[in-house]
Amino acid sequence: MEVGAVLDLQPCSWVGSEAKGRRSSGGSWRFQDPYREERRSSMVRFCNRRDNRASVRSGHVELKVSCCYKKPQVPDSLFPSFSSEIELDDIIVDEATETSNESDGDHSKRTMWTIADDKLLAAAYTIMNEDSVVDHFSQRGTETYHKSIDEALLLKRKSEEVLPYLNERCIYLVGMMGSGKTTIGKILSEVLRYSFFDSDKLVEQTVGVSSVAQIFKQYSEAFFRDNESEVLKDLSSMSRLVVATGGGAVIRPINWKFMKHGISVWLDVPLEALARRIADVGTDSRPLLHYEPGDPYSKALAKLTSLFEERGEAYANADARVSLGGKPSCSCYASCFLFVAGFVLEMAAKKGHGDVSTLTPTDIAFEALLQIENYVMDNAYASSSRNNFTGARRD
Ligand SMILES: Nc1ncnc2c1ncn2[C@@H]1O[C@H](COP(=O)(O)OP(=O)(O)O)[C@@H](O)[C@H]1O
Ligand SMILES: O=C(O)C1=C[C@@H](OP(=O)(O)O)[C@@H](O)[C@H](O)C1
Repeated sequence: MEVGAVLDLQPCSWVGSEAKGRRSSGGSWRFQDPYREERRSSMVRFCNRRDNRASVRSGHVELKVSCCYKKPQVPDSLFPSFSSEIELDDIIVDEATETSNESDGDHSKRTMWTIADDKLLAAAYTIMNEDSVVDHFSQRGTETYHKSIDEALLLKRKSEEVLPYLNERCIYLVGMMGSGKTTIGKILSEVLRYSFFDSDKLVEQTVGVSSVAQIFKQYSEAFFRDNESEVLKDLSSMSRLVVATGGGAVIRPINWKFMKHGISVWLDVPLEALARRIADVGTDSRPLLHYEPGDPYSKALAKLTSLFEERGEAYANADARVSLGGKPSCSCYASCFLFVAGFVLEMAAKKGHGDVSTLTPTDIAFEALLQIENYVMDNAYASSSRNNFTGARRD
């Protein structure tokens, strides 16, 4: 599979930091902290030799590091270097450096390392410094190798852009059962370095019963809902959490009061896709679907349809919505233009966003971050306009 891989990565958090390689196959980007002031920008990008396209067949991928300085002299010691715990020759096939004076008075230096294809993972790991990246890739075939790296890097970068605006607020994922709240929640918590909680699991722990289905059977739905509200209340006093709520949490207004302490995101997935997922894993763990007649898919779809009729409006209370049905959302188009990343375009074109089954959880987590970003930016803009207005009146 060929994917475009022109990515400008500027994760602010690693500028001026020294990321430590934690695996024997890893290395680290070394940045000189005392010189942070000197550096205006720093970026890394992956591309390959021809047409800025990376291919699993090409054998080599180029990794560019560019730095822009305010001062004309850029001593080599200031430039980020690639340090590794293993033989550098093993990772880097070739190295080329160029220095130039930019028209606006900045001075830049670029180094391009050509990295052996099979070492790309080590390089990506080094930049992201995440064990999870390696786990993520090891679960996939080589065909999706580059795409996985691109997706993971974009997700990481987006999380770093959004994080400062969150002000440590929790993220609550809401949506119908099977919409991916747990799956996407875990990914979001990893990239944001938040803790992850599944409210169903917390209720099970509180009640001391091993499954939600058992709580429904042994006690009642109302008993489960009371405990669910208690759990959400406790969580609402905490920060830096991603919470996967139960699909029915939205029906109680009091729960919204708790969730409004953080940012709520609705994973809006077409019911047919939900029914397919649930039919695949069985309805045993989902007591509300348990008693419907028919084959697993039909009974899941019938019950999901009636539940959605009751709850659709409640889900719409969420601060942000990730809509995975119908037309591509605005932010998806925006991301195509913003990142000009071949794979994002490819993803949108190929998948059309009508077929949810082809969107990976990483794609969806990325979209969730975009929607959260839209929400926090809108809020920041609205509050600064309010401040300007009151400031103007005081003047
Ligand atoms: N984007 C996706 N594509 C395919 N399957 C998914 C996706 N997201 C979740 N799933 C699968 O759907 C099922 C329900 O997901 P889960 O995250 O538990 O949903 P929820 O927490 O909303 O009930 C799981 O088997 C999970 O692996
Ligand atoms: O939709 C619902 O009312 C429910 C969804 C379940 O959570 P998931 O959405 O995690 O499956 C669980 O809380 C309980 O079975 C009730």
